[in-house]
Amino acid sequence: MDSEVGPLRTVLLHRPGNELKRLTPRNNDQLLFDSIPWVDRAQQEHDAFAGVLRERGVEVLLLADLLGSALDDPRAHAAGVHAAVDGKRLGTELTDALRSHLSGLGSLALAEVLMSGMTFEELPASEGASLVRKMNHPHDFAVDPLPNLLFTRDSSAWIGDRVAISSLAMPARRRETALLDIVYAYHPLFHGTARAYGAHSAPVEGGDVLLLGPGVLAVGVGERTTAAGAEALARSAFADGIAHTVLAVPIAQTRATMHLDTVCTMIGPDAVVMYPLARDSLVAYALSQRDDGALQVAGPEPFLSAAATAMGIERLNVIDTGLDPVTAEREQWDDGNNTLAVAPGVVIGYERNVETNARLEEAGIEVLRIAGSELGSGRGGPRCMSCPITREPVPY
Ligand SMILES: NC(=[NH2+])NCCC[C@H](N)C(=O)O
Repeated sequence: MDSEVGPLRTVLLHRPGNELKRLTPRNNDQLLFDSIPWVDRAQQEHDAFAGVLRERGVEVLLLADLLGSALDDPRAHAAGVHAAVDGKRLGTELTDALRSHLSGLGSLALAEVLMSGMTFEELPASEGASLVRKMNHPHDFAVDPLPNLLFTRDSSAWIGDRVAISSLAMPARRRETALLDIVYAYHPLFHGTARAYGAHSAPVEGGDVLLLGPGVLAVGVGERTTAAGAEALARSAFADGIAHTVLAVPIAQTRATMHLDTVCTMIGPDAVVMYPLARDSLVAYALSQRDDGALQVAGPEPFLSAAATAMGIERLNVIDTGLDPVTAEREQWDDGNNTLAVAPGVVIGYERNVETNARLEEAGIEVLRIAGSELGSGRGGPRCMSCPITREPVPY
């Protein structure tokens, strides 16, 4: 896969499940949600999202199904138990009890614990005394839930025919890496898939990685992906021959712009939808490899011209989010920029971003609207909620 816009063939989604039921007003900030989603409605909205993709001929894979089947492999099962049990947090007594309980669970039940976590109250009774159990509230988490699994874009990303499993920056999302690692290592569908980048390297999240065109990546550097992460991703992409230029793009370290795809996504082979404030201020450092293998860093220069040069096109066309600055700010916050292309010029967007969608349509883009009142409470749109696995090449 070498673009953001070639006809989409296969995509990985996660239908939000019981992990969302763990969110309360006390923990939602730490778990990276802005409010408490109505879970049934979020599931309906997500089913409709998957429905739009299927109608367009896209094969939709669901993470919970893949994880459940991957865990049938005893090595995966052992890795799953290992990923769930945090000995430092639980102490010896509970660690032993939890480990033997989880080891006895079937694949689907273990998958459920890995995704939605476990409270102290739900832990199996253990023989000996545990200070940890006594001193924690019954509703505290012995295994943390992963409500952000829904944002499959961030936890893994395909570049060419390789998959990069992310090293996620926020503590609330770190354990997602282990789940994706199990799926890609043990699900028969992915046997033989080569990896790009290492899950244990410096932080890189898929929401920061844009495939601008064949051989050209843009990587946002901000709250989530670090400069060291972008550099390491570039080095490994050069070594694997899947990129010739990587543009490292500094983005403001705020919640509204946590990933590059919150301010810019591609809607056609030479066009993006972009937040006007970012349009004029974004810059890029261009990374490439010298003949002797050493890394070369140029810039910074304005992002749009650096992108056009790297892509070998005259210019990258821009459609602005919103209309006036206030509408633009509102629609950027509600993921108006975060479109998912199913083909060149055909994108999925949240229906609520009325002005941005109207602008896209004026420019000849087809917008497939989905509801996101509940899905959006985690601050993520159609691009964040999808991990494309295969796309057909764009006829350039
Ligand atoms: N690619 C994206 N923009 N993802 C959005 C992720 C939102 C999620 N609540 C987080 O904070 O991590």
